[in-house]
Amino acid sequence: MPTEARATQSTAHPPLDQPVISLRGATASLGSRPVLRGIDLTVRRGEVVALLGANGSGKSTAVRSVVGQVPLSSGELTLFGTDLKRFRDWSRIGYVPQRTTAASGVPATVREVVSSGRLARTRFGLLRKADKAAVAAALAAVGMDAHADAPVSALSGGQHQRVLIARALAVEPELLIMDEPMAGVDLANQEVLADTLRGQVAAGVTVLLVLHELGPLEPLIDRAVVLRDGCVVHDGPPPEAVGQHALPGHDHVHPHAAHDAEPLRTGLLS
Ligand SMILES: Nc1ncnc2c1ncn2[C@@H]1O[C@H](COP(=O)(O)OP(=O)(O)OP(=O)(O)O)[C@@H](O)[C@H]1O
Repeated sequence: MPTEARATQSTAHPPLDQPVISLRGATASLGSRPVLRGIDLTVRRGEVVALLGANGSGKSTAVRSVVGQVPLSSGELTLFGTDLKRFRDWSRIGYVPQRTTAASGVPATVREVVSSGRLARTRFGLLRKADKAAVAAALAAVGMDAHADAPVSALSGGQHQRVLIARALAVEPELLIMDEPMAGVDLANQEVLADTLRGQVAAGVTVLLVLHELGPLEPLIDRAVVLRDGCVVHDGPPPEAVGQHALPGHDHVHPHAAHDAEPLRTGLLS
């Protein structure tokens, strides 16, 4: 890497109060449809932020723009203090896309898919001892170590999801971005993943999650950003409601409303 380029990366150890993600006035369109309509999103070091909102509100598009997969039409994005255009340090970020299949027609094993997450950390794609240990730890963290040599094509949907999470963990990222990580994962494994995430957070990892319901992750969430129709309508404490009440689209009826009073509907998540 030329010295000049390295100098741009000298923000590798920015001040602790510098946001890990800073999105300012972001707009983005998919086809001709404006999907992000001027959103601000800040995630600070060590924070766990949940991005909530109804179907189609722009959550996935927002995280896909953060990882450079959807170009912004306007606005600013910095990662670890570096403008996206100059950001090259992708090995600091683990990304779990919205539920996709890890099987691509290539007969890869679970271990191979998880190892692919580690490639950004290797020289010439060669896995050393530390890389193999990170892959093994990631497989164990999602409870898929017993399936390491299974072809991914033989997995259930929830197991696929856990493999994709392991692939992101194998990076040993400073920032984990996960788009609906619990989708299709049964309750027992959601608890396993919540424990894994708790360990990551305790180790100082910063987390941005797209969620439909807070579920077992609720105690971990520091802040919720709620999108509606491509705009931020709430940025603050996560909604306290649980279960059905945490579902996007649920109009929260205030529990203390008098019987004859009109229910107070925050509509926070609709
Ligand atoms: N390739 C595309 N071309 C045009 N519009 C798209 C495309 N992909 C998504 N959209 C639209 O953009 C809007 C935002 O989609 P996005 O996936 O970001 O929403 P979301 O909040 O993540 O929704 P969900 O909760 O259903 O995953 C939706 O109305 C969707 O129909």
